[in-house]
Parts: sequence; C-alpha cells; structure tokens
Amino acid sequence: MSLYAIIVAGGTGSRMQSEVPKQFIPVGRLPVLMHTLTRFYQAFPSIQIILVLPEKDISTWNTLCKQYTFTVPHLQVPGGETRFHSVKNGLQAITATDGLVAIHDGVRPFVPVATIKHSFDVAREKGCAITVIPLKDSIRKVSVDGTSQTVDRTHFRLVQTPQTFQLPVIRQSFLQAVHTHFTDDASVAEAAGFQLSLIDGSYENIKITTPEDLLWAEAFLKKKA
Ligand SMILES: Nc1ccn([C@@H]2O[C@H](COP(=O)(O)OP(=O)(O)OP(=O)(O)O)[C@@H](O)[C@H]2O)c(=O)n1
Ligand SMILES: C[C@](O)(CO)[C@H](O)COP(=O)(O)O
Repeated sequence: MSLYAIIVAGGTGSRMQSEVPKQFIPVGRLPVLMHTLTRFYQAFPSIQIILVLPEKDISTWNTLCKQYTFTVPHLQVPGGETRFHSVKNGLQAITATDGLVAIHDGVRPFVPVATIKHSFDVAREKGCAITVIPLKDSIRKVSVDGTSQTVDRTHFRLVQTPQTFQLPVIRQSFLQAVHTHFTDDASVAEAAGFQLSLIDGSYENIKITTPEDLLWAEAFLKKKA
C-alpha cells in the first residue's frame, strides 16, 4: 500500500511575529521544516511527501534546500487561505485512489519516528489514527459572565499531528465545505460521520507557535545532541 505524508506549511505564522516564516527559522543546524520532513523520511524512506507552502515562499524554500544541501524527496504544492484549504490542495496532488496519508503540521519538527510508524499501522487497521496527549495542567471552563468552573481533565486530550487516514476516508471528508470549527483533520473527518481512533502522542511533539517555543526547541535539540 502506498504511503503519503502531507506536510502543511502554508501558514503565515502571525503568532510568531517573525520576519522569516516560522517554518523556515533555523533550530539547531536546520530550518524547522527540514527537521519535520527528515522525521517522515526516517520513518519510511519510500514515503511520498507532499509539502504545502505559501506560494510566495516557494522560491525561498528552494533556495534554502540548495543552501543546506537538503535532499529529502518531496513534491511542492501551494497553500490555501486556511489550514483546511492547504490540506485540500495537498490531497488533490495525490492521484491514487488507495493508500494511507499522514497529515502533519510542518511546524511540529520533533514528532517521534515511532509515532509516525504507529499512526500508519493504526490507520491501516482502523481507518484513521489521531495523535493525542493527556493534559498536565488543571483546566477551567469559563463563561461569558466571568464565572468559571473546574473540569475533570481526565475527560480531555490535547490533539497533535500526525493525523493519518485511509485515502478514501479523508478524501470524502474534504468534500465538505469549510467550517470555522475545523481546526484539524480529525474534526473534518468527524463531521463527515467517520469514527475516530486515538493514539498516544508525545510531549516532545510541540507545535512551534509563539517565540518561546523556539527557546524550548533549541534547548531540546541541545539536550538530544
Ligand atoms: N493557510 C494555512 C494555515 C496554516 N497552515 C499550516 O498549518 C500548521 C498549523 O498552523 P499554525 O501553527 O496555526 O500556523 P500558522 O497559521 O502559520 O500560524 P498563526 O496561526 O500564528 O498565523 C502550520 O504548519 C501552518 O503552516 C497551512 O498550511 N495553511
Ligand atoms: C492541527 C493542530 O495542530 C492540532 O493541535 C491544531 O489544531 C492547529 O491549530 P492552529 O490554530 O492552526 O494552530
């Protein structure tokens, strides 16, 4: 069965407030996105990687690939207005009717290789695999009137990527019109009526979102070196 990875990196990184798009910022020796693609290549050297980039940044990415002699094979696709549209563009680049596809945020560079492999195993068997982790902090539900209530955190999970699917499942899901509550691919598949299966993620698999995440990323790589 063919394996695909759609790595979405088509965002603008507004919360990072950086001149350089956050997916191109170097951490350790390499730009964020090169760490991410390398993890998928390490998991499956034959995987077909589809990299979704902002159209205006494609030439910058190609320059970086030359500069860093980055040779992980991948197909480049222009991104869309929202993450949903970027994933949809990535899916349209896959012509096969069957196979498994992992959808992953380009800005989660430390996804463990074991998580990637496990997500494909579970998706092959169950239709999909959604990576989640338990909460470490307490949580409260806040109301518009300013009051709040404690909530039992054991009933909740934080959602990560990869989110891996059998191709027909995710293709059918993305036939829907976009909705504001589609913050990930699991919510799209769920709205299409598919049952979700969850797998254990990792606290290492952070999403680089705000400036302090880069400090954490540097420290993480130093510790691992
Ligand atoms: N139109 C978009 C928006 C987001 N993404 C990707 O989806 C992932 C998760 O999104 P997020 O961390 O929110 O990235 P940005 O949208 O770039 O950041 P921000 O919300 O701070 O603007 C990122 O890898 C981002 O590049 C995308 O491919 N296309
Ligand atoms: C897909 C995701 O990373 C799962 O946690 C998340 O939903 C992306 O949300 P964002 O608002 O685009 O950062």
